[in-house]
Amino acid sequence: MDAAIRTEGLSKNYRSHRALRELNLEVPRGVVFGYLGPNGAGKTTTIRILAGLISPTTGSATVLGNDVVDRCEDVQRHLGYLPGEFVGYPDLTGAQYLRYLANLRGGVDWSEVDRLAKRFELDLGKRFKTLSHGNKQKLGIVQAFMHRPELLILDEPTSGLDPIMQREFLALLRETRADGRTVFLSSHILSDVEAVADTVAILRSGELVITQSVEALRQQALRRLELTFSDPPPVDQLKRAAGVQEINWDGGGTVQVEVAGSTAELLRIAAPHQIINVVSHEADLEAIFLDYYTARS
Ligand SMILES: Nc1ncnc2c1ncn2[C@@H]1O[C@H](COP(=O)(O)OP(=O)(O)OP(=O)(O)O)[C@@H](O)[C@H]1O
Repeated sequence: MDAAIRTEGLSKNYRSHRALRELNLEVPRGVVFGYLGPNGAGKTTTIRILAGLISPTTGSATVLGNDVVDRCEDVQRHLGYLPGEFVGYPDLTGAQYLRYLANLRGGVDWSEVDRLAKRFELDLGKRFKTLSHGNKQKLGIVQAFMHRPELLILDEPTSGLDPIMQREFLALLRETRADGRTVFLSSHILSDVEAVADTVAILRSGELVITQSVEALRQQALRRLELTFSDPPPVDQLKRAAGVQEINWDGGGTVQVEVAGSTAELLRIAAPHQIINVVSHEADLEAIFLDYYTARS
């Protein structure tokens, strides 16, 4: 089966500005794929090309096997798309606007609309212009999901959602993946992406810096452990354990250790030394992301 999304040498220039450079991306079906990058990196440009809204300058892209330029209508019919700034007709109510979009898509099962609106506590009877930013975003989410598309392309979908709604939204993404459908989402919010994505791609200045599974990134990430011993800690032995980057010891019973990757050898060395407590802090993925955002090329 075709990949959900494939791009080859995809580039976009806005006059002399190169917003996207030779992007090669493959998003398999049935995953949540996080597309990350700092402001101006080219995320929205990529997404607008994939949604068939703008043309690439060079290179090509297919979405669910359809070329985004030559078969733009097929792409749009099978896609759930949430733009970065979702805009509806000001005087239509949410329900009226969704019915209008549903008709364009050849009809949708309205019970799905009701289910999504209820889930996100969205009043479909209000006019678009009277909705708050977060409620406009919820309407955008409902229109993207209401026809149960095979692929969802979502540009900053959690923007404006409160923490409870964000959690609900992440649950919806997990359910979508469990159905075998695919989600491509851009975000600045690393913790959201980390919580839900299988794979992330990081874009910087229009270029792909890395594509990697979140699991593999986690393996690389530094983990902080605090080990407390009833006897004097075996500091020299701990220093030699695989992955240990740094040890802090103030002369008491507790040592703080930073480990890259597995902590198995460290714990094996510590175990025979009357260890009385182990506190493990989450791997610090954010540090890795920020490193890719700023330092590497
Ligand atoms: N229509 C346009 N005309 C000229 N330049 C543009 C246009 N759209 C985007 N750009 C430029 O292209 C680059 C990439 O923009 P893009 O909106 O794709 O980035 P982004 O990663 O989505 O950023 P953000 O996270 O801030 O939304 C930026 O430098 C931007 O200023």
